[in-house]
Amino acid sequence: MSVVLIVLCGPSGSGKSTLLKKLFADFPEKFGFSVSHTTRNPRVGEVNGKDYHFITQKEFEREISLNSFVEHAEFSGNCYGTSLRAIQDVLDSKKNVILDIDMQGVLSLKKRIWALKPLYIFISPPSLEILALRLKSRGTENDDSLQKRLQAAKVELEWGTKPNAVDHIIINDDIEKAYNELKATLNL
Ligand SMILES: Nc1ncnc2c1ncn2[C@@H]1O[C@H](COP(=O)(O)OP(=O)(O)OP(=O)(O)O)[C@@H](O)[C@H]1O
Repeated sequence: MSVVLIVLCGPSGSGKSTLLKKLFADFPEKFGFSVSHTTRNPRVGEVNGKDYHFITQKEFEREISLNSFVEHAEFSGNCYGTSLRAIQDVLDSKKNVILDIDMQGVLSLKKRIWALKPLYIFISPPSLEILALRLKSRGTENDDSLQKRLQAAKVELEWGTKPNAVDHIIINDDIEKAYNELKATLNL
């Protein structure tokens, strides 16, 4: 594979992190994860600097003013951003960079003049009903954030399935099947 920047997008709960964990476990030498900044609170088990750079709203605003982010977005009341530095760190380690971002992030990224032409892969749930079940059983959402994510998911699904929105769509019905499709897309 010759791609250096891979963008995994798709609704919250569609399975992006699950697929990425498998990919990083199987090909640690090939891929590096660009660690995003966020103002949301860490979930149990999440490590600062590894899963996210957890920062305050004030620090986040400062990074925006310094033009540090290639994309940033607000989601469910929290801010998320991808810094150029985080991408460069992975490239410096001679690995392909993978970004896990939402639709707003993809739209911002596409607006930037971007030397590394990204490969965009959309991870879709089999249905909104199954997405709701998965998000509920993940146990990370309260009623309010679940509803917000499902509302956003509808919009994301409409966008992601439009012609030319992304390069590949993978429907995450069975996780092993979806993972095999992801590997095939990346010529692995
Ligand atoms: N094919 C699948 N079958 C059943 N459950 C799945 C499948 N793929 C993922 N899941 C489960 O669905 C939940 C959501 O997956 P995951 O956290 O990977 O989504 P995500 O797209 O990374 O979400 P977010 O954007 O909110 O981080 C997890 O609990 C995961 O274990």
